[in-house]
Amino acid sequence: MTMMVLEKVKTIKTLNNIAETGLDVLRENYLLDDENENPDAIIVRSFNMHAIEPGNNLKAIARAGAGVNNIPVEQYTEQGIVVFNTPGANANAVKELVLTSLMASSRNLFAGVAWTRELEGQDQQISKLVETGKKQFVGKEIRGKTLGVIGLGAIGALVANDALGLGMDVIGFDPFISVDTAWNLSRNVQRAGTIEQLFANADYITVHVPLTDDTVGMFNEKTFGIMKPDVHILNFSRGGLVDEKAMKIALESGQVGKYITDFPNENVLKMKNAVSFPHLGASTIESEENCAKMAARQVKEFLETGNIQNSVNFPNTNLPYIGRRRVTAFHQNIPNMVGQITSVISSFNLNIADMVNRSRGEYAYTMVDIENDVNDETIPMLEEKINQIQGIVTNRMI
Ligand SMILES: NC(=O)c1ccc[n+]([C@@H]2O[C@H](COP(=O)([O-])OP(=O)(O)OC[C@H]3O[C@@H](n4cnc5c(N)ncnc54)[C@H](O)[C@@H]3O)[C@@H](O)[C@H]2O)c1
Ligand SMILES: O=C(O)[C@H](O)COP(=O)(O)O
Repeated sequence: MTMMVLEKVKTIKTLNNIAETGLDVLRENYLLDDENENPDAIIVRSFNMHAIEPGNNLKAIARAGAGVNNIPVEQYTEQGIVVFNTPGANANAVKELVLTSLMASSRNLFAGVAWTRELEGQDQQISKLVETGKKQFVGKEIRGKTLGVIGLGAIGALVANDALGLGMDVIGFDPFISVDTAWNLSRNVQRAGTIEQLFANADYITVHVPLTDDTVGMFNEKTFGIMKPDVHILNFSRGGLVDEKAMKIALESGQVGKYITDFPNENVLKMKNAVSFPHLGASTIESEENCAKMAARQVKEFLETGNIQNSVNFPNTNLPYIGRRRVTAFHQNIPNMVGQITSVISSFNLNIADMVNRSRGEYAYTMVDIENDVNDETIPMLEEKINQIQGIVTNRMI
């Protein structure tokens, strides 16, 4: 990456606790100020950004993690604000907790631990009570059982591969699997042609998909009806994937044997045979550092060069910096935008050294490197002229 000269110190705000090793990436060149009402960039974890007004100076948001349902991505896209996430950076942490929970739930450990705690104060009797009481907690081994993995992305693929190593049969479902993940997935993971096929065959089901309009409530009365009785369901993705009323009934009837979730709420806490964690999937030292570093590096790269990597709303765009100045423009994905941008640049008698244009859906991103020096008076005029082009969302000169 080419380091650019920064005109004025940019401000970065964090909305959650972000690991220091990540913030260290930014400390030297940026002002880290969590009280700032108008930051250039925000780094966030699960803070709900739907309810806040982040200021009109905002250029980038980095989600130090995977899920972006806490961010109004569509709104920011319309404003030309890049939203990044950190794909895979916390996947191992989640995988380890999923496998821990899978075994713990199969062996009734959560209930067993709670019961044992209640023996406190019975002193001499405890060992006798343990030996008579343990029959309530007889579990099942996972070896030889079938694990259904819904969503074979960064987390799902790790879970699927390692579950095979624990002697399980694994059946996976992901109609949008990426080429990279497909390469990393063991050939012994069976492919479910339909989600119903997975539901019908799994003894344990773990779900690793984003919460979207398509996935909301995917666990519901109808889908519970297809599953094997006593199925254990692990949800380390998002609470909204589960229809809670239906889950309550399925747990009471024994159709679902256990529900392990990282997303408790009042309803879930009252459910029989539900075990809740306080959203601990990504909470390891390693994962927090990985996510923070990746998020910080992506923001830094974008602010300094305009290059985009791992954005959820704009295309990955990389142009090695070879000019003296760079025009970066977000615009609608319509004909002749590049022609109009370069015409404006030429009208200032500036020569183009290199350029790139990438599109994603309705929007596109163009970067143009300028061979000449551009003086300080010209920069705002050039930005203003580009802004006047119909279809431009926002532009910035670096
Ligand atoms: N509990 C936690 O702390 C924690 C940590 C990280 C991620 N998460 C959650 O887990 C989700 C997955 O994380 P990831 O890193 O594996 O993301 P990812 O993007 O790498 O993988 C998601 C996968 O889901 C697949 N998918 C999308 N819609 C699907 C559908 N309808 N049916 C089947 N597959 C579908 C995609 O093709 C992709 O392969 C995140 O979106 C987030 O909500 C939770
Ligand atoms: O989507 C994610 O990455 C997880 O839910 C982790 O969220 P957290 O960063 O708030 O722990």
